[in-house]
Amino acid sequence: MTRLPHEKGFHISWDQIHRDARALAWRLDGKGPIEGNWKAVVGITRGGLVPAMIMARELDIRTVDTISVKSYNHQARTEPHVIKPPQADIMGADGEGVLIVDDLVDTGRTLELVRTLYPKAHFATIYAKPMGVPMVDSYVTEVSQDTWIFFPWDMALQYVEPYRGTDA
Ligand SMILES: O=P(O)(O)OC[C@H]1O[C@H](OP(=O)(O)OP(=O)(O)O)[C@H](O)[C@@H]1O
Ligand code: HPA
Ligand SMILES: [Mg+2]
Repeated sequence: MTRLPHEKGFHISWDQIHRDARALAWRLDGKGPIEGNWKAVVGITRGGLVPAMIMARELDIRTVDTISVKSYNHQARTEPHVIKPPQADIMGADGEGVLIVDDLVDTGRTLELVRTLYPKAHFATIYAKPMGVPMVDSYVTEVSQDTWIFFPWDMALQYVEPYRGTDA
């Protein structure tokens, strides 16, 4: 599957993703299936690791694991497959009580695969595009499908020309 052309850019600062991940954690506090508690946070590598860490810190969850999903072969999107599963005893039979976190859901293909493995886990992302919304249980901000989200780890501070230019 190829990506749709992206007309808009949505640039996220470190401060913004920190605030959004905190907001998501606070919303999920006390909502776990075991007396309101969550038993573990699992981040989907690599983008899910930043929000997973922030949410685990806010919710005081020390059991943190990762799942690695490969969706691309160089530039081409291929059938996603798991290249590193989380620890089996953390996930149990169906993921119940586990918060699985990613930075965003776009087409939903990544979460679709992880959901088939852990159908009772709670799936949370910071950002969501419309195609992926059916795959996610909780998210903070929806952006349109033709928007590309730029995360702070993919950007750098850079000089920009003044609005009126400098060569007048
Ligand atoms: O809903 P989808 O269309 O499956 O896309 C969403 C996934 O794509 C991005 O990860 P990517 O595969 O680019 O890898 P990365 O997290 O290692 O950067 C993003 O972090 C999600 O995991
Ligand atoms: O909008 C996006 N931004 C960054 N990575 C992504 N991976 C899928 N969609 C996106
Ligand atoms: Mg990712």
